[in-house]
Amino acid sequence: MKYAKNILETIGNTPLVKINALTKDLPCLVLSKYETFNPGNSVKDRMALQMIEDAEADGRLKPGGTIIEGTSGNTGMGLALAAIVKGYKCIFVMADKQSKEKVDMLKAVGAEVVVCPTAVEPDDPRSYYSVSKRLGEETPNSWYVNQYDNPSNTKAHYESTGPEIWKQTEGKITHFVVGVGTGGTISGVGKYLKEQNPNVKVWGVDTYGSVFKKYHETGIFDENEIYPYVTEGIGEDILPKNVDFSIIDGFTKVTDKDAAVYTQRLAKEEGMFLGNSAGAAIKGVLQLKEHFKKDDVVVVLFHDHGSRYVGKMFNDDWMREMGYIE
Ligand SMILES: Cc1ncc(COP(=O)(O)O)c(C=O)c1O
Repeated sequence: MKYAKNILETIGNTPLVKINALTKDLPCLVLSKYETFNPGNSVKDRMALQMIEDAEADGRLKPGGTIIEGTSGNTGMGLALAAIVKGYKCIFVMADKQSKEKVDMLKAVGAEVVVCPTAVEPDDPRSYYSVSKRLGEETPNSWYVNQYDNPSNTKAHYESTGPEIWKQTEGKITHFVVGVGTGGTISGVGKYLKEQNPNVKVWGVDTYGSVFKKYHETGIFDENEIYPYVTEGIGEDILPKNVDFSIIDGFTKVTDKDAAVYTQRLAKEEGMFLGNSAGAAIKGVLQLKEHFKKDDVVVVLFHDHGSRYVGKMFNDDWMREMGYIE
C-alpha cells in the first residue's frame, strides 16, 4: 500500500499550472507554482516544518514545549499541524487587520491566538512583533520561532520549493515572480535557481505601504514608505533577515485595489480560488510585461487558498465598501 505515515509527509511536490486567460496578452508561457495543495493550504507548511525540525535538532525546541510566533495565519497553520503530529503546544500572535477566518482556523487546529493592533510602530510594546517576543521570554519551555529572521525559513525553499520548480520546468525557467513578506520564499527559491542558471531573473512583488522596493533601489530605509495597507501576506515595515536583496533583480508594487480585483479574477477567469497575495502576484507579472520575450518561461508562486478571504476579497459588499468594485 502507498500512504503517507502522517500529514506532514504530504508537504511539498505541488503542481505547476499554466495561467491562460489572464496572461493572454503576454508573449511567454506563465506557470503558477500552486502551493495550496499543501496540507495547511499554503506554501508556509514547508518552512514551518523546517523551522521546527532544525529547532529540535539543536535543542531550541524540547519535548512538550510551546511554540510561539507572530503570524498572519499561514505560518501558524503549518506550525500547528506539525505541532499536533509532534506533540507541542502553540501560541500565535496576530495583527487585527488579518481576516477573522484566519484566527478561527488557527483555533480549529488547537492553537491559542492573541490579537494585537496593526496601527502601531513595530517597537511599540503592543505591536505583534513585541508581544510575540515578550511571550517567548515569559513562557516556560517555549521557543520563539521568528520566521522573519530564522534562516530555516529560506533554507526550506532552497531545499524543496526551488529544486521542484527547476525540475518541473526542466531547467527552462527564465523568470521567477513572487510576493515578498518574510522573504523566505523569494530568497530560498531565487538562490537555488540562480545557482542552477545565473541568468534566471528574480522579481519580488511588493505593496504600497511597504519598504522593500525603495530599499532595494536606493539602499534607503524610508519611513515615509510605511503606512497601513489592505493587501495581506506581502510587504513589511521592517527589513527581515530572510530578504536577501542581493538575489532579487527588482520589485514591482501592486495597489490594494488591483491585488483584490485580481484575486477575484483568478477565481472567476482561471478557476483558481486563491489568497490575496496571489492576486497581487499575478498583477505583478502583468506589470512586468515589458521584461518578457516569446520563449521565456515565467513562474509565479501562489502562496495560499481563497477560503481565508471569503469575508473580504470574495465578498462583493466588502469590495464595494472599499471602492474596489462598482
Ligand atoms: C498569503 C501570503 N503571501 C505571501 C507571503 C510572503 O511569503 P514570504 O514570507 O516567504 O516572503 C506570505 C507569508 O508571509 C503569506 O502568508
